[in-house]
Amino acid sequence: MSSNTMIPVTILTGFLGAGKTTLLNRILKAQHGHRIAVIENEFGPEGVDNDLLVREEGEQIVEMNNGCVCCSVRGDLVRILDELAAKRRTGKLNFDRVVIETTGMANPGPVCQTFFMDDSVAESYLLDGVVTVVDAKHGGQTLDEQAEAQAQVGFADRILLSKTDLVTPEEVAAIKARLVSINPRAPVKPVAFGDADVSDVLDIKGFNLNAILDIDPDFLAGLHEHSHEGDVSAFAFTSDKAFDGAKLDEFLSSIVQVFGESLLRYKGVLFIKGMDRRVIFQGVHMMMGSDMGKAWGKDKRSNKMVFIGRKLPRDVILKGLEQCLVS
Ligand SMILES: Nc1nc2c(ncn2[C@@H]2O[C@H](COP(=O)(O)OP(=O)(O)OP(=O)(O)O)[C@@H](O)[C@H]2O)c(=O)[nH]1
Repeated sequence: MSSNTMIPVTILTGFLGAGKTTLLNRILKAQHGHRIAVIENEFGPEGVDNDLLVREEGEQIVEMNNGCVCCSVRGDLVRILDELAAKRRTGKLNFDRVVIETTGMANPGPVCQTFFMDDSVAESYLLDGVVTVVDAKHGGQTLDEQAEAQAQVGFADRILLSKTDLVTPEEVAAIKARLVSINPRAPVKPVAFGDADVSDVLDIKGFNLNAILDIDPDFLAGLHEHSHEGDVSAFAFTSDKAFDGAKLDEFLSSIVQVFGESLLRYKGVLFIKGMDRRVIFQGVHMMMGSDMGKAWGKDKRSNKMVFIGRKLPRDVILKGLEQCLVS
């Protein structure tokens, strides 16, 4: 399937009670012209409660009057995605995108990986972006205490800050600064009782087109020296020199082998020697992929990469990348 027949998927994450369901309900009721299939992902932490709990299989599909399809499912995400794609192909269900609400306690990494790792899923679906809701009142404490909450912020392409009505403007500024230090890549926007712009949630092309890097080339300027708190941090690599494609390939494969566990997200626009087009590379943990981007044409050629992860050896990675440049 070509990318324009693929079904875009948004992963909606955020800690318990952050306001995910409030946001989803708004989106499900608004008149936006999208036919969204919502998957309420109620799996617990992998393995554990599948073994401990007797799961209610089966699913409940409700069609809303704006054309959205709400699909509450428990169980295996891959199976559900395959079933939905099959129903769409045979005309039994009509939807043009999927939103997955993940359980608040979980690291969204495994859900993201599904879209790279599982062949049948990767054939029909395209991961559009990760949207994370953070509670302005309790978010700070949650980030202190829960590694999963940090991962949710680290994975985000967009961060929506809920409950700003419950705190002072100073407190809003403080939590915003903290979110930016964990993930400088994701714009942070306040959202009151789920009242987000649909365009902040859907079709953000966070994962595929590197929208941020393409639209705002200065986004990464000044990002190198970010100081980080907690475990999750980000850093960028930029250079106007071309990469030696073979060297880079080898280096990135080894980085991903060794640090895949700690790498939450990485993405970039690459300037490779001998290539007339941009190469867009991105990944989650060990799953790395690349695509051809726009032709460089007369644009100034340069490399921009961002790495987000837990306790990453920033200097080792930056130095290694430097050595892959054509001298
Ligand atoms: N004051 C205030 N309350 C909000 C806001 N957004 C959501 N809430 C409330 O926060 C509570 C939790 O919201 P939910 O949408 O259920 O949160 P959730 O992230 O889906 O929660 P889980 O499903 O438990 O993970 C509800 O009582 C909401 O009404 C907001 O902007 N301001």
